[in-house]
Order: sequence, then structure tokens, then C-alpha cells
Amino acid sequence: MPPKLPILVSSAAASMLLAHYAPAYAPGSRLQTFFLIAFTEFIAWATWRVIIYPNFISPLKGLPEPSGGSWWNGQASIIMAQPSGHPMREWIGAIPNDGLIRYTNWFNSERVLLTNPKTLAEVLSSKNYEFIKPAHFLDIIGKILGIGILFAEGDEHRTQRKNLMPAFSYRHIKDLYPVFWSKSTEMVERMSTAIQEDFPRDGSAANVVEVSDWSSRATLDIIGVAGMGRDFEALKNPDNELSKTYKNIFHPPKSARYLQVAGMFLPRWFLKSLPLKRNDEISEGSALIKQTCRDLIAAKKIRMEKGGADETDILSVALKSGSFEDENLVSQMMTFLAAGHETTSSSMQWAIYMMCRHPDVQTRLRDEIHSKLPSVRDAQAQITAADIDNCHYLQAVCKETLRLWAPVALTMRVAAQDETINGHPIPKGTLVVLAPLAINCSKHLWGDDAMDFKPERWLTDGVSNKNGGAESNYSFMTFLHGPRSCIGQGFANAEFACLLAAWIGKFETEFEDKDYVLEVKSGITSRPKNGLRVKLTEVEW
Ligand code: HEM
Repeated sequence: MPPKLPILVSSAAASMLLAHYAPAYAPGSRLQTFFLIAFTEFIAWATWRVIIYPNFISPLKGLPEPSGGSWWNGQASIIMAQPSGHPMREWIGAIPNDGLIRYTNWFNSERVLLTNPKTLAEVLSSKNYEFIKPAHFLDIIGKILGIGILFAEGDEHRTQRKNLMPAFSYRHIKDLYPVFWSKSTEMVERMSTAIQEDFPRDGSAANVVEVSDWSSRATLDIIGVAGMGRDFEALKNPDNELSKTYKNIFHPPKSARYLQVAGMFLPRWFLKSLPLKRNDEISEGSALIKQTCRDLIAAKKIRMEKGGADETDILSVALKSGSFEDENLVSQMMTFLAAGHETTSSSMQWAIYMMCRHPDVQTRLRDEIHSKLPSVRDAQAQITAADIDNCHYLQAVCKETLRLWAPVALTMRVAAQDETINGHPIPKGTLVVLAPLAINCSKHLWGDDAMDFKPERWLTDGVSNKNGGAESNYSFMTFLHGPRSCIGQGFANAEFACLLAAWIGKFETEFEDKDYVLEVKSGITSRPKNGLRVKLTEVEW
């Protein structure tokens, strides 16, 4: 952003001085002189910022960087043309580096991409609170995700995390498996009914569903029950307003991405006041989500006052801790609702995509599910954490999907003050890029078959292993690591495994279009563009 105030003040002062002491040199009226001086100063600043500083002065200049690119816009056109994280995946593989790559984006604004476990650990662990969330993130998604734990910094973050953590301990997550399983079985039973009812008379497109439609409603219901003690019944009701709101917001048109880029350069108040459909969608969506959270909290408080204090959902844990003001709790719940459902839904879409691409894996997975888990038709069957955790191939398929298709393909930090990474100076304000999608597929970390879908890498003698054969746990960045890693990781893994087990146990799944060509859609999470339509055949179970 140009230094608006200094430019305005100095131009005003210069135009007044000129008019007073040397009117013969003034190019026009005071106002014309002011604008001319302001414009000249702006051009001087832009030349410095876009050309001189990044090309000749910046301490980041010596770092390895991608070749080519525009002289004033760096790699921006490549970044805009490809899905989030994909150019970084290429650069990490191709550019020799020591943990850092520099590239430039719009108007040559600099970025530092972290490329190995050492630099990732430094930023995410030892210097976690020195590299903070960029302010423009908060502006863009804060309205929907809430300004809760996801955006808190320093001591405030530490305290919030400590108070929410009990809800995510394994001891607690373990008790949620029956909820995950019951919603998973509800999903597939309703899918089964829906495809029978929808069967068209001419037989075309029979038994076809759109994956995200079901996965997204299932994960919204799950976070509702397990997170807040309320069933949103999105699976039951496809027109559920909350579900439609999230769909609208998380599946933005391409124009929204340009708005996001504009947010880096133009004041947010200006962008927000533009009469754009996207602005209305976000405002209305945000109001509905906020109100839903307020209602949930009020209802929960009444239940707790009446003695229902033994409930163990996230909201109950937060309320019992007594450390959140009501409005702050609304923000926390907004975070859990959004962060906790679209991400897992996106993982489900990628898993089903991989199952269609790899029918052999699908068959092997189904064999394991049928041999180790009760049928989804058995309404009385109880499922435990151990039942799901003992399905080692299922765990491996989930891990491998999360590795190859990290739903949060890319996220960022900004240096809060002058810093170093791996001994290299990083000036205050530098944007640091964390690209889970790229790290997870790095040949340097995973070997030559890094891009292959190989669930076996997560098995040792048929039993799940921890690192998938990679040396460092920082090679798997889907949930990040360190004090700001995904707090819902255990929740998500369990939920994902249940949903996938129920789906693959119940249906043989293939692409509706045998020649389906994948295009990736980027947003807050990445997923198949235009959805993923698959054909289902119910199997005996
Ligand atoms: C496959 C599913 C999921 C993925 C891939 C995922 C990924 C992530 C990532 C990458 C972050 C860090 C973002 C950043 O700092 O830039 C994050 C943070 C977070 N996630 Fe998840 N997430 C998933 C599921 C969930 C679930 C189910 C919940 C809640 C029930 C959840 C709640 C959160 C919260 C609250 C944070 C902020 C943590 C903090 O800053 O301390 N996530 N997640």
C-alpha cells in the first residue's frame, strides 16, 4: 500500500510553499499543483517499490527463485492461472534451494516459500508467534470464520488454545466415534434412498450423486452434533439454509479471487463498500452464521443451567472453562463450524476421486471394511474408536489422500518484526508462504514416487505407521505442526475415516463420465472444479 498520509501531507505542503514563495514555478492552480506533486510522489514510490527495491535492494534478493515471470508482476500470472499451491509444488521440485525460495507476485511484492522441514519447523515451532497471520486474511475470511482462535496471536492465542484443548483430547474424541459413525450411516442410507427415488424413467444418469453435496451436509451435521450439541439436519433437508450459505461462500466465482488480490492493495473499507454481489453474499452469510451461533450458545446455557452439565461437545467445554465472553464464544463457534466442516468435506471429495481412479484400492478397502466393521444397515451396531483405528488400510487410504490433496493447499504468515529464517534475514512485513500441497508432494522428502497414490507407504507389516516413510513429520503438512497446528486434527481423521468407510462399504463407486478430466478449484479449501459426479452401485454388506 502506498504511504497515503505522507504523500498527501508533503504534496499539500509543497504546493502551498510553491504558491507562496515561487508562484512562477507552479504548474497551475494550487489544487492542480497539489495533484501533480502527489502523482509524481506516487510514481516515485511505485518505481521504488516495484522495480528498485525488489530487484536491487531487498535482502531477499540472493535467495533462489523461479525463472521467467513478468518484470513488474513477477509470477502473478502463473499463480492466478494454476490452482493454489501447484506452482509452488513445481518450484520445490525444480529449484535447488536450502529451505527458502523467493518469488514475487502482484507488483513484484515479495514472498518467501518454505521448502524443507528445517525452515518449516523454525517458523511454525520455535518462532511461531514471531510469524503471525497476515491482516488481509482476517479481512477476507474473518467475517465467515470468526475472529476466534484461528486469528488470535501471542498470549491470547495460547490461553484460548489451552481452554479449548480438552475438547480435542483423544480421550474425548474417542467418545465421538459413535456420532461420526451414526452420521456416516445416515448419509449413505439417505443416498441410497435418494438414488432410488431419483431413478429417471429413461434410465439416463441413474444412481449418480454429486459427492460434495452429500459430504458437505454430512460434515455440517457432524460438527453441529459433536461441536455444539445441535443436529442441523442438513442431511435430512437438502435445502438447509446454513448448508446453502456455506456452499455459496466456499465455492466463490473467479471474480472473488480478484477481489481477494485487490484486498492486498486497496483499502478494505473501499472494497467492502462496492455494490458487488459477493459483498452482499458475505454480509448476509456472516449474519446468518453469527445468529445461528448466538442461538446455539443461548440454548446451551439454558440446558446447562437446567443441569445438563455433562455434555462434552466443544461448546460445552468452552462454556465450562468460563474463560470466554459471549461474543468471543460466538467467534469461536463460527471458526469451528466453518473450519470443521468444509475441510473434511473436501477430503471426502478427494478420497472418492482417488477411489474412482484406483478401483483396485477401492476393492481392497471394501474387503477390509466388510471384514472388520458392522454393516451400515445394522442400526443396533455399536462402533468404537478401536474398531476404526484397527482398519489399517482405511487409515492408510485416508492419510495418503490427505497427503496428495491437502485441502488447505496454501497458507501464509507475515514477519511481525525483522527476523531470520535459517540465518537468512527476513525483513519485517515479509509474507512467508506455507504450501502443504507442495511439501506433501516433494520428491526430496518422499522419494521419486511422491506424486503416486500409494496407501501402502503408511503401512509397516500391515499396521499403520506414523510418517509414511518420510524422515520428518514436517514432510506431512496437511494440518501444519507446532502450537498453531490444526486443533481439530484428531476429530477430522476420525470423522473422515468413518465417512469413507460407510461410503465405500456400501457403494461401488465410479466416475459418471468415464473420461472425466480433473480440474482443481481453489478457494479456502481446494476440491474438484464443478463438483464430482459419481455413479453408485450398492453392494451386499
Ligand atoms: C481434513 C480436515 C482438516 C484440515 C485439512 C485442516 C487443516 C487446518 C490447517 C492447515 C490449519 C492451520 C491454518 C493456518 O494456521 O494457517 C488449521 C487450523 C485450525 N483448524 Fe483445522 N483442518 C481440518 C479439520 C478441522 C476440524 C474438524 C476442526 C474442528 C472441529 C478444525 C479446527 C481448526 C482450528 C480451530 C484451527 C486454528 C488452530 C489454531 O490457530 O490454534 N479443523 N486446520
